[in-house]
Amino acid sequence: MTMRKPLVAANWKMNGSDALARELTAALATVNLVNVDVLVCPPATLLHTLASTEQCLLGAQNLSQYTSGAYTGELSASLLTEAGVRFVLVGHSERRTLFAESDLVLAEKMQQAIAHGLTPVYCIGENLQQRQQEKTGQVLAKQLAAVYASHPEFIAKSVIAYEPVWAIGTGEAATPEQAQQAHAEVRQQLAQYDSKAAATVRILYGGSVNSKNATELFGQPDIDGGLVGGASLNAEEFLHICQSAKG
Ligand SMILES: O=C[C@H](O)COP(=O)(O)O
Repeated sequence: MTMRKPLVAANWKMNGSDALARELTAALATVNLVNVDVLVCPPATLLHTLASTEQCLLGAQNLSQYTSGAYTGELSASLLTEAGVRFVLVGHSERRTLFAESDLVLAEKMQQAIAHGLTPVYCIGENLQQRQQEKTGQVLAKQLAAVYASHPEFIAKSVIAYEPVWAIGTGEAATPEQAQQAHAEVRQQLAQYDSKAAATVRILYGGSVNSKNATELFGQPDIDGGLVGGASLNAEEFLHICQSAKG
């Protein structure tokens, strides 16, 4: 039996404030979350507010594929590390679609993250059309292969987030059965590259997670926590979701 410590991650996207960062750390300090890792990924300008807190781990929402240099507006892995960041989202569907990040660029970002000791949270997931055409397995396999086929050693250093695009921000989460099926598929795909790492890597579910559906989702055998968007912007709500993952 493989023990995987649950991880609940907040992705604030381009939302939040200094006040929310303070409110959240104060709320987290009121509970004892020893059996769950809590990660907060605020906008880059708020990283410093959360950098010194012991209440949560700190993550960035994006990083550059380049090491350093004339890349106006970009943040490198080493700049993030120096700011206290330990995790970084890579390949969120909003980055893939709205900012045209290709599999190739994402593979470079994964390399940058790992080379600088950041834990990437590699986000994958199918859109509605792909699900309706029963291509979910194929899509996940392709997104995983883009990174792990050439670097199986990255699996043990990653967290994976399965986020069906149709469930993001829609209020319509995947059912626990749908999510479990996809997570099992992801683990099976990863086992092709490294079976030991596939058994221990944490796979988070993301897409309309809230305090009402979290317990059942996180109770599935291959779901090791969540990547929470909208519901993480309310400190109380996010706290409840973290508590749902205590196991
Ligand atoms: O990264 C978080 C996801 O995109 C989920 O967002 P959501 O919880 O608002 O659906």
